[in-house]
Amino acid sequence: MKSAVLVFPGINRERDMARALRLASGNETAMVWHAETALPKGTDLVVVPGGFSYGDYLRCGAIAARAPVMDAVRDFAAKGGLVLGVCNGFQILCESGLLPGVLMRNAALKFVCRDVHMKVERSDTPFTRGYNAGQVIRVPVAHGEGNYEADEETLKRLEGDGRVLYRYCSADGVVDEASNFNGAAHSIAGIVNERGNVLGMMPHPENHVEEIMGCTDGRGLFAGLVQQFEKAA
Ligand SMILES: NC(=O)CC[C@H](N)C(=O)O
Repeated sequence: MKSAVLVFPGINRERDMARALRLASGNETAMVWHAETALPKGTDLVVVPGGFSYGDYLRCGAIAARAPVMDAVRDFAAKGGLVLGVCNGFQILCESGLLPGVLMRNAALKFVCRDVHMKVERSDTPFTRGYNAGQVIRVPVAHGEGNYEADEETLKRLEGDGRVLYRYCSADGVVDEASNFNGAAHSIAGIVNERGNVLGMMPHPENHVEEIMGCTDGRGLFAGLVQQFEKAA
C-alpha cells in the first residue's frame, strides 16, 4: 500500500501517522506539503493527519481546506481513491466539502485529551475490515472541536446508508450521553462519504498501534487498509 500523508503548517501528528502506516504496510510513506498541486504517482491512500493546521484560525481546518493540495485530493477522491482524515484531518475534510457536516466546539467548551471507547459499527468497509462488527476499541482523543453536527436530513441519510462507521460508547459498548464526551450528534466518531472511499474520524488510531503505547486497538484500521490493497493486487 502506497500512502501519502499531507503536511500543513501547524500539523503535529503526521509522523505518528507515517509510523503507523509503515508498521502496517512495511512501506515508507510520502509526506506531501500543502503547497503541492499533485499527489505522488501510484498513491493508494491519502491521509490528512491531526494537529493544529494554521493555528486553528477561523475554525479548525477552514484554512487548510483551501490549500492547493486539496484540489488534488478532491480529484483523487472523485476517482475513487481512499482518503482517511483523523481529527484535524476530519475537520479539513468537512471544511473542504469531501464529507458532510461540521465539527463544532466540544459541548463542554473544553479541549479533551484522554482515551475514549468507540464501537465499530460494521466491518465490511476498507476502513473497518480489520475489526469485527460491534467490536469496542480504545483510542485516544485530543481535540477542542470534535462535536460532529449536521442537519437532520444529513444525519438521517448517514444512519440510513450505514455511513456511521465509528461511534463513541462506554468500555462495555453502551452508546449513551455519558459516553458521548464531546456532544456529537448520534455519538458520531467517524463517518464515510456516500461512495464510501473517504473516512473522517476524531480519535487517533495511529497513537494506539504499539505495545509501548499501552494499547494496540488502533492497529485494526491500518491492517484493514493494507488488506484492502493486498486483496486488490
Ligand atoms: N489533535 C487534533 O487534530 C486537534 C484538532 C483541532 N486542532 C482541535 O483542537 O479540535
